[in-house]
Amino acid sequence: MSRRIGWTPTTERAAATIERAAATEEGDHPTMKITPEEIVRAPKVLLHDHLDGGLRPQTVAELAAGIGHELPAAPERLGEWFRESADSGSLERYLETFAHTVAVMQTAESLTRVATECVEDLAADGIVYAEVRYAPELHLSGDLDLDAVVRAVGAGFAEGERRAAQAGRHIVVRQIVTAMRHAARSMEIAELAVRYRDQGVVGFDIAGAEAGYPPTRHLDAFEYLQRENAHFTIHAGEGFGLPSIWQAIQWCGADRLGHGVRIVDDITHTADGDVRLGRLAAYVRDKRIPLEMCPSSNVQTGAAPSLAEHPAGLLTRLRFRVTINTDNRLMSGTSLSREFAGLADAFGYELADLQWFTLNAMKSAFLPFDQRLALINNVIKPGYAALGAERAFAQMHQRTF
Ligand SMILES: O=c1[nH]cnc2c1ncn2[C@H]1C[C@H](O)[C@@H](CO)O1
Ligand SMILES: [Zn+2]
Repeated sequence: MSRRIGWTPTTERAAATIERAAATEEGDHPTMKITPEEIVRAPKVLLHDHLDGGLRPQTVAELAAGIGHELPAAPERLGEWFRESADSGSLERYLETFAHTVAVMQTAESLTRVATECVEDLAADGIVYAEVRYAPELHLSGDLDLDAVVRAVGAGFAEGERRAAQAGRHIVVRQIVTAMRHAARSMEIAELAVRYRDQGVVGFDIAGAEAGYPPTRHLDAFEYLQRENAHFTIHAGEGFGLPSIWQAIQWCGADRLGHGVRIVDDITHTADGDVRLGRLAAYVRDKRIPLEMCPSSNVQTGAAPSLAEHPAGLLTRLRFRVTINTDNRLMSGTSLSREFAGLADAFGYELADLQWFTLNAMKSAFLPFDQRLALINNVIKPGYAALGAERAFAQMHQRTF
């Protein structure tokens, strides 16, 4: 029998307001709306971000000029061009924009530069731990082989961490190597992930067009990774529905789901306001399978109708293990803080919710357990406690004057 929780978007918001009001009366929970500045300052964790989807527009322009690659827009209009072109309502058309980023990432120098800047940008956004993914097989048009690609990106991440620390921002960044689901190199990429597991690569992923390319095409790679006790996530439930999610989890053994938004197709609202979870949705929630949700990207590809109607709202309310991510910062013109600000507007999320998403993400990271725990206890919890204390004082001052 399903539990009666009577969820609708309106009751969701009303319930949150009542809970907040009650908490304030008890005096234990400040209720000021979280500001964009506070969101940036809050320690955050990012599990799903593509290296080739996060370049600075200026860097794309400079690298393209250096190799004579023709771009579709002038440097000052490039960011807008990526956003508008990716805003297509289709995953396949969204992915076409990557031709121009991948084209300028074919040398060790360019990969290292892009990786360094990526870390600097994430650190400036208040991210303390990130797993950044890319497909090594897409960077072989120059002189590089797969190993050289991983080393060039690793060098950039290390340099970015060093520069961020110099600027007073501490961040840890690890690689996830992706295989393209339409191609046939997943076994090689899985072997690459295992080869570099002690040199900054924490996991494996498959990406690219989902419809027509089920994850089971790469079963040998997933079975190999399982034998090696290695971690992997699978883009599933974005451009295709429940069968893709089911295969990713039950057949391939994914640790996490990239997006997974379509899991809501297995959740029904009854006429009297009940919410019923189908077997697959219940399994995902019971097993605490992390969902790497990327709200802006999902709206652009048509996987979600709008930010306000994004399934993250319902899934959070139902206490799935939701994490919030950027996917492609360039194509969406976004940052993790912007994603959170959009969700805070849509669903009334506060500092405590931001901490919940962040702890979900840190618990779900592919980093070893002791390192996850250290970040939770020494960085994330103290960071939120300090912000919470500031807010409490600010609220008292507001009452006094
Ligand atoms: O959201 C996505 N879904 C599927 N594939 C994606 C998504 N974002 C980026 N990619 C693809 C395009 C990139 O070239 C590749 C590796 O990062 O992954
Ligand atoms: Zn993605």
